[in-house]
Amino acid sequence: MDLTEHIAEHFNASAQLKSECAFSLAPQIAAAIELLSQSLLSDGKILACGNGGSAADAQHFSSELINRFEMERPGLAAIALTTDSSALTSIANDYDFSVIFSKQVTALGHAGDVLLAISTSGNSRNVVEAIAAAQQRDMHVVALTGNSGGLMSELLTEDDVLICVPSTSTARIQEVHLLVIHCLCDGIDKIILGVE
Ligand SMILES: O=C(CO)[C@@H](O)[C@H](O)[C@H](O)[C@H](O)COP(=O)(O)O
Ligand SMILES: [Zn+2]
Repeated sequence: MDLTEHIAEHFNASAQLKSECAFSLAPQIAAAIELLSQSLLSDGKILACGNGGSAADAQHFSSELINRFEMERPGLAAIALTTDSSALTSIANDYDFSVIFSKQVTALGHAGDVLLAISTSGNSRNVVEAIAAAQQRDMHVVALTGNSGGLMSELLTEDDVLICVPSTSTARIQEVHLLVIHCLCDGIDKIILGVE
């Protein structure tokens, strides 16, 4: 096995998918930036969730809002629903793993807040339940998916935003998700700070 050849293939596949998405996903990413910014400017907050690598993405996003991205600005209201191990374990233990995010959304979410729901398959039950709970709370949803959007895409309304990476590879989808998250952070900063 030629490892360097394999590594080059990973880089090329990732770069090619990202280039394709620069065109195909830009309108949806822009719509998500508008939705998230308007919520934050109206005293709303962002709740973010996902499993595995997507849990890390949820935390990556919330930390860049609460702390900072590339520009100096006041901290912005974002909570990753993946970090409170006491809440997560007790909900999974007493109820079911499928409701670890939705119970937090119901407890913390208010009308006008936005749920950032991240799943490469679009089918993770706990993320699907979180979307349903957000809609019950009159929140909007930004869904980051791959694989044609799965069950998550079926739940969304025209007020929500679907950003679906056109790939079936979990790793490739996650790599684009991180780039999308940085586009969201940059766009939110520009709108909040009034940068042209
Ligand atoms: O990061 C990886 C694979 O790259 C895994 O941890 C992956 O995130 C987990 O298998 C998740 O449970 C997959 O869930 P989802 O993206 O389909 O919602
Ligand atoms: Zn980052």
